[in-house]
This record gives sequence, C-alpha cells and structure tokens, in this order.
Amino acid sequence: MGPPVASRGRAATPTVGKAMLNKYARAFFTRVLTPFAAFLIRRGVSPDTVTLIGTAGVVAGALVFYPRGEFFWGTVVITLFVFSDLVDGNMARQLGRSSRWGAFLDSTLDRVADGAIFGGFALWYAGGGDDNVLCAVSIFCLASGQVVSYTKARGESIGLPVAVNGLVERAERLVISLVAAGLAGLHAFGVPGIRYLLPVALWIVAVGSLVTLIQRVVTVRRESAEAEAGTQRPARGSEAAT
Ligand SMILES: CCCCCCCC/C=C\CCCCCCCC(=O)OC[C@H](COP(=O)(O)O[C@@H]1[C@H](O)[C@H](OP(=O)(O)O)[C@@H](O)[C@H](O)[C@H]1O)OC(=O)CCCCCCC/C=C\CCCCCCCC
Ligand SMILES: Nc1ccn([C@@H]2O[C@H](COP(=O)(O)O)[C@@H](O)[C@H]2O)c(=O)n1
Ligand SMILES: [Mg+2]
Ligand SMILES: [Mg+2]
Repeated sequence: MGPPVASRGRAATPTVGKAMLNKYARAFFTRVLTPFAAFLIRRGVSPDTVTLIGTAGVVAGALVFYPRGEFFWGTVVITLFVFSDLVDGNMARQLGRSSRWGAFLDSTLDRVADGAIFGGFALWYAGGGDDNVLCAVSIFCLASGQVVSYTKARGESIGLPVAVNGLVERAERLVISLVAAGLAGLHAFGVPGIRYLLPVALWIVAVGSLVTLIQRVVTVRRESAEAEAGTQRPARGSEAAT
C-alpha cells in the first residue's frame, strides 16, 4: 500500500468533478475573507484557535436554539461562526503553515459541527416539533453526512484518489439546511407558509447524501479494482518464463 494520496488535505483534492459550491463559491469567499484572515494574523490569532472557536460557536448555536425551535436565531449564530471554516485554512495558507495536524483538526471538527446542526434538528422534532418522521430524516442526514465524509477519508487513507466529490458535499449540505432553517425561522415573526422549507430541505439533503454516498462507494470500488489489477498484473515476460 502506497502512502496516502491526499495526506495534505486540499492540495491533493482532485479538481475534476468538484461540486458547484466548492468550485465557484470557495473562490469568491476566499477573496472576501482574505483581508479578515490577514487581520486575525496581525492580531496574533492562530488558525487552530479560529478552528476551535468557530466549531464551538456552531455547536452552541445549533444546540441552544434548534432544539427549542428557534431556527432564525440559531441560524444567525451558526452563520456568524461557520465561515471560520474558510478563514482558518486561509490563515494557514497566508502563513505558509498548512499542516497535516491542521487538516486533521479542521476535518474532525467539521464532523462535530455537522453533528450538532443535524442533531439540533432531530432534538426539535423529537420534542416540541413532535414529528417522528422528520426526526428520523434529521438523524439520517446526520449519519449519512458523516459516512459520506468517511468514504473519502478512508479511501484516501488506503492510497486511492477517490476522484469524485459527488452531488451533495458538505458545503451543499450546510447551505441547503441553513438557508431553509433561517427562512423557516421567520415563521416566528409572522411570515406565513414558510416553515415547511425546513422539512423540504431535510428531505433534499437526505436523498442527496444517499446519492453522494453511492457515487463515492462506486468510485472507490472501481479505483480499488483498478489498483488491484495494476499490482497483480504479471510482470512483462514473466508468463514466458513459467
Ligand atoms: C432573512 C433570513 C435570514 C436567514 C438567516 C441567515 C441565513 C444564512 C444562511 C445560510 C448560510 C450558510 C452558510 C454556509 C457556509 C458554509 C461554509 C463552509 O464552511 O463550508 C465548508 C465547506 C467544506 O470545507 P472543508 O474543505 O474544510 O471540509 C471538508 C469537507 O467537510 C469534506 O466533507 P465532504 O464534502 O466530503 O462531505 C471532508 O471530506 C473533508 O475532510 C473536509 O476537509 O467549504 C466549502 O466547500 C467552500 C465553499 C463554501 C461555500 C459557501 C457558500 C455560502 C453561500 C451562501 C451563503 C449566504 C446565503 C445567504 C442566504 C440568506 C437567505 C435568507
Ligand atoms: N487550523 C487549521 C485549519 C486548516 N488548515 C489547513 O487548511 C486546509 C483546509 O482549508 P479550508 O479552506 O477548507 O479551511 C487544511 O487541509 C489544512 O491544510 C490548517 O493548517 N490549520
Ligand atoms: Mg477550514
Ligand atoms: Mg473544514
């Protein structure tokens, strides 16, 4: 087994097949957030500090507000902190200090933040939201999102490129859910007919995550078969010798 293909995180991510947001929105937000990242660097803040505080803010916003059905304020708090996930890497790159540890910390805490967001939805539907089906859909979104990310991490750890990102990456999962939750939260301010956006978004994320999971598993199976065939193919001329 060779060394992990993508052990340094984003630099090794294949550019083909990137999902739309990661392809286009990331470049835009990089331009917008670079001055802020530079400001934090000048103030002596480290990328790891931004990663940790950003995750803590997302977790707090999700678990304080969502289980009570306060979707507007929960989404406002989460949105304030979630962009730290783009700022930390930006700071590391400006400092020339992108590291394996940073990639590990970033990805690991992404999973924590996602767990809190979809866990917050599940807690609402298990309690005051009183909807077992939507509670189950929220749990499915939580679990499938984690597994989707795991497929890439595990595939790369066994030396495969995993050259597919799939239909619904993390950025899509977050944008679809958070935009819908923020808008659904306006129901509390008297905006009619809007609270159904969150259930619709959760179903979209659930189905999209399942499709993405299948895309990634199929890719890893193909790449794995190609890699095995490559290593098991007899050396040239060895057939004649036996
Ligand atoms: C009047 C109504 C008011 C409503 C209140 C406010 C609403 C605000 C609504 C939404 C805001 C959504 C913001 C979401 C921003 C997400 C940014 C982000 O952090 O994305 C993370 C993503 C991935 O980062 P990484 O590369 O660090 O992570 C990798 C990833 O997790 C992999 O997982 P996988 O994809 O495989 O499942 C792991 O495998 C890997 O380990 C890990 O490293 O970053 C990006 O992809 C970059 C693109 C970001 C795009 C952001 C787009 C934001 C678009 C719109 C926001 C504003 C919309 C406002 C609408 C308001 C509507 C009312
Ligand atoms: N504390 C951190 C966080 C991130 N990195 C590096 O940035 C990459 C992720 O970039 P994002 O734009 O998606 O945040 C990650 O793979 C690391 O290389 C870091 O070094 N320290
Ligand atoms: Mg990050
Ligand atoms: Mg991240």
